[in-house]
This record gives sequence, C-alpha cells and structure tokens, in this order.
Amino acid sequence: MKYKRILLKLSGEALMGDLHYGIDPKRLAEYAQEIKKVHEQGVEIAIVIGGGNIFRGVAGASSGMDRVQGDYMGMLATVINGMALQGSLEDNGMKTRLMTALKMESIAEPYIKRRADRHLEKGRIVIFGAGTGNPYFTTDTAAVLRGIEVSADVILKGTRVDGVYDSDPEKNAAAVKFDYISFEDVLSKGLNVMDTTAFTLSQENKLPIVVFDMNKEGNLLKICKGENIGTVVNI
Ligand SMILES: Nc1ncnc2c1ncn2[C@@H]1O[C@H](COP(=O)(O)OP(=O)(O)OP(=O)(O)O)[C@@H](O)[C@H]1O
Ligand SMILES: O=c1ccn([C@@H]2O[C@H](COP(=O)(O)O)[C@@H](O)[C@H]2O)c(=O)[nH]1
Repeated sequence: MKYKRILLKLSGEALMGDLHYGIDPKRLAEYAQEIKKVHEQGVEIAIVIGGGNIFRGVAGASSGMDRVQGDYMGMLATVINGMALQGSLEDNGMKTRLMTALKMESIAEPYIKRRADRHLEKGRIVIFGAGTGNPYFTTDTAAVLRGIEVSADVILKGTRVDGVYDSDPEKNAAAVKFDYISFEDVLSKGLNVMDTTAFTLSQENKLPIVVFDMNKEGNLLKICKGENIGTVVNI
C-alpha cells in the first residue's frame, strides 16, 4: 500500500445520495463498503465528515441567523453524520471511535490527539466530529488540521467531482481537469474545491491532498494502492 495512515474527508452533501436532505442509508452502506476494502489492507483510517446535508452556518447567516450560532449548529450536524457513519462501519464489522472537538461525552469521546493515535495504531477507524470546534472554519480545514496532528500521509478528499478543474465543473461543462496541481496554483487561480484556509494549512505543512470521486466504486482502494485517480495537490 502506498499510504499507511490516511485522513479521509467525506462530503456531508454526498451523504444525501438520491434524497433532497439528510442521510441516504444506501449511500452510507456504499461508503462503509469502500472504507472496508482499505481497512482490510491494514491502512489506518481517520475520517472527517462534513455537515452540508443538514446545516451550514453561512446559509443560516444569509437568512438572518447569527453566524456563530449557525456555525455551532453546523458542527453538530457533522456529529450526526459521524454517528450515522460510525453505525454503518460497525454494521460492516469495523471497530470505530467517534471523537468530537466539542464535548458531548454521552455519545462520543472528547478529541485528545494521543488517544486518537492509539486508536489508529490499534486499527480502529477514528471519526473526528464537530470540525475544529471553532466557528468560521469548515470541515475541509478540520480534515487538514487533524491530518497534520495525527501525521497522516495524505488527505483524501472524497467528493462528488472527480478532481480539481480549472473552473467549477458543476457550473462549467467545458472545465478541464488537472491530474496534478501545486498548492500555489490552486490558491492563485482561486479554485474552490476546498477553502483557502485548508489549502494553505496543507501547503505550510507539506501534506498532499488527493481530490477524487468517492461515489465511484473502488476509487478509494486504488488510490491507497498508488494508482493515479483524481487530482493530486502538492508542493
Ligand atoms: N475548480 C474546481 N474543481 C473541482 N470542483 C470545484 C471547483 N470549484 C468548485 N468546485 C466544487 O467543489 C465542490 C466540492 O465538493 P465538497 O465535497 O467540498 O462539497 P461540499 O458541499 O463542500 O460538502 P460538505 O457537505 O462536506 O461541505 C463541488 O461541489 C464542486 O462543484
Ligand atoms: O471547524 C468547523 C467546521 C464546521 N463548522 C460549521 O459546520 C458547517 C458544516 O461543515 P461543512 O464543512 O460546511 O460541511 C460549516 O458550514 C460551518 O457552519 C464550523 O463552524 N467550524
């Protein structure tokens, strides 16, 4: 395997599957199967999941809600998704721990870096919930932050687009995909597949990111084996 320890970022919105809101159990089961294939190869897996299928602070703020209040609601949404994913992974025979940046000890462990490391060493899949625990951030930034903290070899951003394009492929059908792009270029061209805080943090800490289509069967395993899938963002 090319990677020993990965930080997998999953999109909250992708969890909706064919639904208009919330969590599609079919999509959840598919993700668990994809993750299992990698886990069976002995790869240590940490996961950060978004909350866009339930709530985003910016959306709340645009309709008059206090931004900070909305952001905390968004962080709670990521915990709901984390719990759903945890259940699905365990149904498929994997051992997991959910660790949250905001304390909610009846349902999850508080995030402690050394404990997260220990869980990963023991082969448990660790899901990091509640983002960074701070408003004005995103789960993309939380993914990079946790990835750096637990010394992941790579951030694998599994999303519904199959890589980084020269403009948003969901808005421009003529957009062209990169196989590789530098952090400098992704930032200077303003390519919004992840937010700039996430890219900058990754760049400063020399942690590569692979953006790939998580909805295509086998992609996650192929990347872990070293195949060129999606777009690599690196120095
Ligand atoms: N240059 C670009 N290349 C690829 N995707 C881009 C680009 N610019 C914008 N995007 C958009 O980035 C998004 C990446 O998806 P992502 O997984 O981050 O979704 P999200 O809505 O942020 O999910 P979450 O629920 O985790 O917040 C896609 O919707 C894609 O259309
Ligand atoms: O560190 C964080 C992470 C997230 N939030 C809030 O949660 C929502 C959902 O996360 P997405 O990354 O958009 O999926 C986000 O919009 C923020 O409102 C946060 O405040 N801090």
